[in-house]
Amino acid sequence: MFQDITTLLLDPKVFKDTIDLFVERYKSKNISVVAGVEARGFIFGPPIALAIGAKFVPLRKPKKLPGKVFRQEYDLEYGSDCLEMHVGAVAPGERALVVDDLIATGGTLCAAMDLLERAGAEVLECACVIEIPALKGRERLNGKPTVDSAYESRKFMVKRLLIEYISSIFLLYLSMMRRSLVLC
Ligand SMILES: O=P(O)(O)OC[C@H]1O[C@H](OP(=O)(O)OP(=O)(O)O)[C@H](O)[C@@H]1O
Ligand SMILES: Nc1ncnc2[nH]cnc12
Repeated sequence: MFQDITTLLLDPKVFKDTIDLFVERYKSKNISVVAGVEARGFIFGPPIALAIGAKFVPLRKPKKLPGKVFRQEYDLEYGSDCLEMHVGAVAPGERALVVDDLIATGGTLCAAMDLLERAGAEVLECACVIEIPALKGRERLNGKPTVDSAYESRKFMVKRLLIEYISSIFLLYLSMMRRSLVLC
């Protein structure tokens, strides 16, 4: 099934919440490069880069970048494609985050990581909004963690519900204690 992120963009609160989940996770990780994959990584990458104070490096489809490039070909579910990154955009030793909208087979993210690593960068994580777990893309990433915002937001909701549940039990307990003190 084709997974589409354009409806998410129509709701500014949902779009902002999605960006904020990633910003919260990466703001203190000393990341200096956010690399976004053409095309939909260009929607989510720049706001994350601005918020965490990193530069944005576009990983583009072939023959779009004017300068000298690193080039990496990769396989997709159907067919193959290629990504390019400007030589000199990333310096050796920089800490990088890769951003895309979706991980399916993981081929695109593998190619993105290869480009950054060939430039000498250290890729900390790959961040996506959607994962298609059935295609086992994570397994292709050589142990590099992948984070998807859907999973992060589920974790966030469970944490919030737990906190609300525990505080309501505590408040109930306090009000029962007060009542029994008054009765005595
Ligand atoms: O995990 P994978 O199997 O590699 O697939 C994921 C990639 O597929 C989609 O892009 P697509 O190649 O359709 O390019 P587009 O965004 O330019 O349409 C998606 O935006 C990811 O970049
Ligand atoms: N199922 C899917 N939906 C959207 N984009 C994709 N790219 C690869 N698989 C996809």
